[in-house]
Amino acid sequence: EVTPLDKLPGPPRKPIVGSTFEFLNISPREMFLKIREFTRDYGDRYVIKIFKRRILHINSVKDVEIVLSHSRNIKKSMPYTFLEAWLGTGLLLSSGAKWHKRRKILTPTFHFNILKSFAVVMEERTRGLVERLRGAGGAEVSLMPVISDYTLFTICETAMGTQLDADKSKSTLAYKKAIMDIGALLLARLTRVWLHNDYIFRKFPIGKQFEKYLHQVHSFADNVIMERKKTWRPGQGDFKEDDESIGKKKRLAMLDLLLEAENKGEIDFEGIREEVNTFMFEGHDTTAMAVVFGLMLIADHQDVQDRLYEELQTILGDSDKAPSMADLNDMKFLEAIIKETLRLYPSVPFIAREITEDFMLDDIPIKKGVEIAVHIYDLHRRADLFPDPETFKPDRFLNGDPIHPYAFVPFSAGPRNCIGQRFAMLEMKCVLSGICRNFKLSRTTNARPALTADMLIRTEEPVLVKFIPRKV
Ligand code: HEM
Repeated sequence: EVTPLDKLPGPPRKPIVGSTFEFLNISPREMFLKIREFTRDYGDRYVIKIFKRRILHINSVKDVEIVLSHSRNIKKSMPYTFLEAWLGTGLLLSSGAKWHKRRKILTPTFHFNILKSFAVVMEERTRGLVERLRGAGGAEVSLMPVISDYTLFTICETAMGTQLDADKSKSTLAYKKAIMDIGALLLARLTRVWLHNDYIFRKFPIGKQFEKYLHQVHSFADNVIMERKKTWRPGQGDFKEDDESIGKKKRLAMLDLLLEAENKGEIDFEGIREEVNTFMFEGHDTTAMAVVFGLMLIADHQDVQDRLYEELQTILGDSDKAPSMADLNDMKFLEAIIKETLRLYPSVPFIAREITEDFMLDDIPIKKGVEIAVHIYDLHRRADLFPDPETFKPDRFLNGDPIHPYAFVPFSAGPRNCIGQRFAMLEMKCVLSGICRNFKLSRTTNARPALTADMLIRTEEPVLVKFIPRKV
């Protein structure tokens, strides 16, 4: 049966196999480039058929709004299921009633006062990072390993109350390594169609390796949860607006709030474990990529760097004081830099849904079972939304909002938007302000790096930046 979707353009579709062979054995970089070509050649909507799967790809603001704002089509599509062995059906992967319930329990975790206590952790870690960069003595630093340490330590301390960097025990180091390696294995699997089947995957060495890392990650998280539970007392995860001790004497972790929810019968141990693992995953790599691209762009644009330094001087002076929440809120130019970074390099370049309820995409009926890929990367680089789209211009975000509420969606939008976006903005502001008030950044090459993507956007080559201390 020919459906309206079959009339849409797309790479040649053969009987039965569809376009499957276009994608066999191609590298992630080739895949990334192919999608950009398709967008250029086929426009706002195109369909890729992989055997029976019909995947509609969209990048126009009108379509993106309809899909992301739909209140019931919130199910994630096939590639996400590879994450399930690690994350369970925590907030990122769940759907239906379970998702609604969890979202309700977890939303208060990002209340202003809780973020305030997390900011203390972020500030402390930023100081450590600044010292580490100072240690490089002005030589080039490869950003990703250093920055992902920072974001991993921060999420570990805020989500679980555990200090990864202070603790050099074997299990801690193994945990850090396992988290990093799982990401690489997931990508390897995503690009090898024959490993998509769970049974086959487990038979291959890569599958066995994956199991081993999973075991390490899960048992580490389980231990932390058990330990915290031993000393936990009811009320520990309660919050009061005027509690001055928060963040000082009282170190709060997301885990305390989850244990509070368990005490009220809202979530069980398995649920806590799913959410801890989900936040460890979603909460570090995404932010690390954004900080890496942010530092790269700041180093490449001297004029922007000068204006940022001036803003930081105006707000913080020559002092060494930690910025308050109000100070961070005043950093409007830094905020514009971060947004413009996320426009050009959205950490999550695309998201995908499986349609569970028929709906109209404007003029086209979309049936249950169709998958839709929303290309945030291509949306953000449309000239009709962002004139001169390839150019880094933070000023776009200083003069009011983008022309359409769905034109800029690095954190997605609608019911399944990023629950951690305020956490992420806070962390990015802490770390970028901390670095830029202490160092002058420069690069030897200012070419834009070749991009690629797994679940997140990446660079082919390491991003190298020099950090010259502003004062000794
Ligand atoms: C720059 C940093 C970040 C970016 C660009 C980002 C982006 C996104 C996007 C695009 C989604 C939607 C995914 C989808 O529909 O499949 C999402 C969901 C999510 N994010 Fe983030 N994120 C960031 C940081 C964080 C942080 C720091 C946390 C946790 C502390 C976090 C936790 C989550 C969770 C739990 C979800 C699933 C929410 C739900 O489905 O209800 N993210 N994020």
